[in-house]
Amino acid sequence: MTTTVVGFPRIGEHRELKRITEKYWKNNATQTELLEAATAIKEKHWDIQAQAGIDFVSAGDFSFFDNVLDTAYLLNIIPNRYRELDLDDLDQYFALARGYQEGEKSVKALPMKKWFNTNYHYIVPEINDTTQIKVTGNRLFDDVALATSKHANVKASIVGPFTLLKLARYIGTKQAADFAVDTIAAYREIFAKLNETSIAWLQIDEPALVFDLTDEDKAFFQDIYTQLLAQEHGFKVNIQTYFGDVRDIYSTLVALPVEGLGLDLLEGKYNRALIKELGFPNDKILFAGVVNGKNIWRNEYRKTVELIKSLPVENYILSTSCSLLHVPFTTANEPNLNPDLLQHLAFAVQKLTELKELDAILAGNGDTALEANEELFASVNHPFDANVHARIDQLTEADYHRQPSREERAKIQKAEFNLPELPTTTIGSFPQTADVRSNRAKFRKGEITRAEYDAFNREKIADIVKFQEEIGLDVLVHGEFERNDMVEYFGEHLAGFEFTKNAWVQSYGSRAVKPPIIWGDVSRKEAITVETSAYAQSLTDKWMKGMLTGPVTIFNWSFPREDITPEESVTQIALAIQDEVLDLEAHGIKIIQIDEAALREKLPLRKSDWFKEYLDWAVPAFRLVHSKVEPTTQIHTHMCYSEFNDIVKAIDDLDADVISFEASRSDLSLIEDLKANNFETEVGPGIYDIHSPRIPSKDELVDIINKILAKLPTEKVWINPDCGLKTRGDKEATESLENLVAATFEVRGKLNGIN
Ligand SMILES: Nc1nc2c(c(=O)[nH]1)N[C@@H](CNc1ccc(C(=O)N[C@@H](CCC(=O)N[C@@H](CCC(=O)N[C@@H](CCC(=O)O)C(=O)O)C(=O)O)C(=O)O)cc1)CN2
Ligand code: MET
Ligand SMILES: [Zn+2]
Repeated sequence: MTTTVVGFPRIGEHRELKRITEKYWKNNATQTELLEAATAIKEKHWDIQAQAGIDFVSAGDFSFFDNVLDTAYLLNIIPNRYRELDLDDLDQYFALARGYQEGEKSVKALPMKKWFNTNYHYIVPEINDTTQIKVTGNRLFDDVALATSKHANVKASIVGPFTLLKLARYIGTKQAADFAVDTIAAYREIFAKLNETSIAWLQIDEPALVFDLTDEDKAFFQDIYTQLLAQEHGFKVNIQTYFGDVRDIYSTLVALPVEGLGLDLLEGKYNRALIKELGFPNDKILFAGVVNGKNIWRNEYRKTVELIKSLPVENYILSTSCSLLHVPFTTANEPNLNPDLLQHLAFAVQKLTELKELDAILAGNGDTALEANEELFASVNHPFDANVHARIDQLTEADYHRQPSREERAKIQKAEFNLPELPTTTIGSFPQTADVRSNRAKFRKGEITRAEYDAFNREKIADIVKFQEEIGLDVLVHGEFERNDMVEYFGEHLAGFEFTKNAWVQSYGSRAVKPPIIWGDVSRKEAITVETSAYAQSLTDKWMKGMLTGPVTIFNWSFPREDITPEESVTQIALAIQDEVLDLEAHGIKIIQIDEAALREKLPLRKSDWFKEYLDWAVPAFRLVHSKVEPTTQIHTHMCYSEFNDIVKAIDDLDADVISFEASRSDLSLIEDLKANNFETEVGPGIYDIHSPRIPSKDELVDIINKILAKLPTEKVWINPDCGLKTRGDKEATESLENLVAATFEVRGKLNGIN
């Protein structure tokens, strides 16, 4: 048997890629320095794989920003407004990803969306009627050439034509099928170019096959691949899927003239049944996704071996369930972690060893590894808290329902808050500038005291409150300067969570997160935000919005334990956050935002699973958090990057008073769905994209507000950016907000007949 991985993390063991890329963006590093750093990272990662004994090292999984964008770029899917900027290759690429603003030139970034059910985001390729799909890029071929010059056995990977065309956005009249001919020709050319190299395998990533597929999708897939595979190729081809099962297309897949099929046997549990019931051809190799690419727990060898042996498959390559992009680099950089927990962890590097050990065990010479692993699994010991369990046992239906109804509350709250029409607010965070980060870094290293750390943040809060008052925002925030991350920070104040020092996972572009680990039963150890919010409120006569992260998001953006159900974990977290909500209310905070940024993210990929597997417990968990507040307390929530067109009713069911969400990078199509579904919650559709450094003009914001008001009743609309401002610089944040307020004043004036 042999081994490989679907993909390896690419930001670098110490986030080297992030650091050099951000320097390059700030003109503090040259393009040569950036390219050299990238080469060093790729070479190091191939060496790590080879040294761990992995048989086929992975090329093509590196990216300066995102793999989907790389593929679009390779295939000339570059809208003209970016070409007109007249930039060099790499800067044009970054312009698509981040937008561009220089003198007169100003172009928005392409939209960014959640990559399936992960916290990774891809750039959505934009295709219009004049897009000419053909091979124009070189980066893939250069990477493959470099890999094959260093390693004998190389597997290259690329996003497949079906997934690319499925995920792209079509802004003209032509649709995916209209681009099939050119796309097939382009991939045939990729085949031809790769044929000149010595790669052993080409992995074509087709994760879009795990969605619900229509007959049309299936025919489209088959048509593309029948033509593509007719192209001569000396390498073997593996069609790789992940994040779910391929129930709609399995028979087609096993009949294709490819040498390999990559199936996720963990998240795609049903793939096991497909193989057992429908068989697996002896002339194909199963890339068996048995080492989890999403969780951080050690693999239980006995179970994996049983799984492999239970399948009627002749030929295997042992692999990961998906790319290791979604896990941190190595546990070796976590010397201070609770040793009881540490022994149960496997990050990317450790997962390579697991593949090798499993390979040995299956070959009959891994007894020592198997025994050690069995011993480890005999001793899992999650911290238990009887109080937490008792509290959950006592919950009744009433705990999940806030009184009175939202309609009643809206009247009470209009009188209570006396806000102007189209109230303006922000999503919570203000720029986490170098001074904010370095203050925290100093505190972490013990260079300053807790009091000094807090004093600095208080000054920041005072400044930002003053700024918001000056520019005329209506509902203020304290700026979230005290938070390293909206999930990690809450985890740090909750019992049951553990933290890493270096376990970074890429979220988008140069940005990464360090998800906390849920290891024991969860409860609130202490008040979390009360002092900060109360202090901020004391500085102003305007309303101060308290800012919390909701239970579903804390759960989804942590590494969850797997010995209890997600429902149980989320309920534990919900009760902890409920304590905080009531504490905030008791301390005079009357507007409380409970962020559920990640609610949409883990919505099952198949519609049939949406309610039973997820929404039926995720929505109640949110209600549990706020059900006990007074009618005069206004509950806000926030969601980002959400395509929730199909779950509008479920969002209303959260029973929040106000919701803000992302709507600006994409079109405003969601607003139509809100209207069509008689959405009841008051809404703040984000009017500009905070993930790009570009500053929106007042006129452009007036235009967007008017578009929103054309669809939604004025009394239900709030005006805000589409997410928190933490990733922005001070200048961008300040000017954008000034324009936001100015635009709102202008529209309000017009509404009231003043010009
Ligand atoms: N968990 C999570 N998921 C999310 C989001 C989110 O906010 N959180 N937002 C959406 C978009 N995704 C995002 C993901 C990351 C970041 C982000 O800003 N990440 C920061 C890190 C944030 C952080 O943890 N900061 C820490 C550590 C910062 C750091 O790097 N410190 C330096 C030292 C700095 C110094 O000495 O001055 C170091 O460790 O080397 C802190 O502030 O304390 C980054 O990549 O740069 C933003 C959005 C969706 N998913
Ligand atoms: N309150 C959070 C912030 O403003 C919400 C972010 S959603 C990723 O940063
Ligand atoms: Zn957000």
